[in-house]
Amino acid sequence: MTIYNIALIGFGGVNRALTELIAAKNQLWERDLGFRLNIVAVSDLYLGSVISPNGLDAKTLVDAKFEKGGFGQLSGGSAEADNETIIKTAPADIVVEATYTNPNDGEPAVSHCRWALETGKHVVTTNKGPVAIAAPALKAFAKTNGVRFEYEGAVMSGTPIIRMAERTLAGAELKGFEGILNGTSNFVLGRMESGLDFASAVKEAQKLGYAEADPTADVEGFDVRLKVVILANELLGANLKPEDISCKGVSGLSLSDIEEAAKANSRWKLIGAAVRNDDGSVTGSVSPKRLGLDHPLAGVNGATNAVSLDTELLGAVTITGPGAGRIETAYALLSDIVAIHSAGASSTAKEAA
Ligand SMILES: NC(=O)c1ccc[n+]([C@@H]2O[C@H](COP(=O)([O-])OP(=O)(O)OC[C@H]3O[C@@H](n4cnc5c(N)ncnc54)[C@H](O)[C@@H]3O)[C@@H](O)[C@H]2O)c1
Ligand SMILES: N[C@@H](CCO)C(=O)O
Repeated sequence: MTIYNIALIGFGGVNRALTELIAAKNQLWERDLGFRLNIVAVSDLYLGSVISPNGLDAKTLVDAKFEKGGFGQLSGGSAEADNETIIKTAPADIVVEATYTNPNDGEPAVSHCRWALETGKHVVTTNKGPVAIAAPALKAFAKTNGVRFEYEGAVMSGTPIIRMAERTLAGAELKGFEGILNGTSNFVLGRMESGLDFASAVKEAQKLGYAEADPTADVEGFDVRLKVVILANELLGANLKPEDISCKGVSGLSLSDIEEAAKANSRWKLIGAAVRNDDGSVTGSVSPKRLGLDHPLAGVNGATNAVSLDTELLGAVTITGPGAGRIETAYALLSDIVAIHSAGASSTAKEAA
């Protein structure tokens, strides 16, 4: 049995949910997956940072109601979030990056990932910024240092779109994809169909943990744009940057637009898509589309996401599942760690007797 020491960077909804899962399921994972997780460090901009080489008790971390700078009260703790020291010096095998997504330059998360990889630690992240903006460089750092950079949760939270498309559909020849890639905007459109106004629907999505810290990225399409970049670059071999993708969100849709669509047996959905052109180039787009009720994506409701992959050998293959949510996204981190474990990384971790 293997123990992976992990350092959590960011202790908001997702990493807190991972900590809850560790508290509840470490024994089950030990039995079924062959490893358990031991939290040796946490750093959060609001709470501060703490290193504990022997491990922090996951249940205590979740149950304690820490205030601002609260990690300073813990042994080995500080009221400041010293991410660089934590990432570089904590005795961690894996750094779990779940700070906020910066859609512009991906920082500071790009640096967090780089510091970890450069010091020989695997990185698992749900943060779209570093993946959309710096994946090639970060993958190169990972390769040079003999570690892995994994990011299944960056698109569709725990629903395994990236591994499914890359591994299970290998050889099916992907030509393009279209999908609903933002849980918040899909949830908001659904609530507006029930008559709720836009601002109240966004507030509900924030309460449910779907929305970004600043929901502008959700409702203006920037979040989907990052996801289209990630999928197009990863699955279609493109080299797109966010600014290469035309982008329009749902904030311009009014209750009367929604009602009008319903009267015409259709619904508005925010669609992210990319297609490989005849000359081999790839074009991506993000925009609201009015879909007839018979369209396969029209029935995808709430924070659920769906992506229809257009393949040469199978035609359309559609994957549907949660696209947001704390536990759902924490599961993506677990799936990344399973991938690291399966790849034989256990040699870098402590082998328990
Ligand atoms: N919640 C979801 O459904 C979901 C789904 C997929 C991906 N994601 C992504 O996962 C990441 C985490 O999401 P979340 O819902 O936990 O967000 P959150 O806002 O609940 O938590 C983010 C945490 O990071 C901390 N933080 C911000 N900047 C920091 C910094 N520089 N150093 C240390 N800590 C910092 C904040 O204090 C906060 O506690 C985001 O990038 C988000 O886009 C979230
Ligand atoms: N805010 C994002 C989280 C998942 O990336 C959404 O609503 O889809």
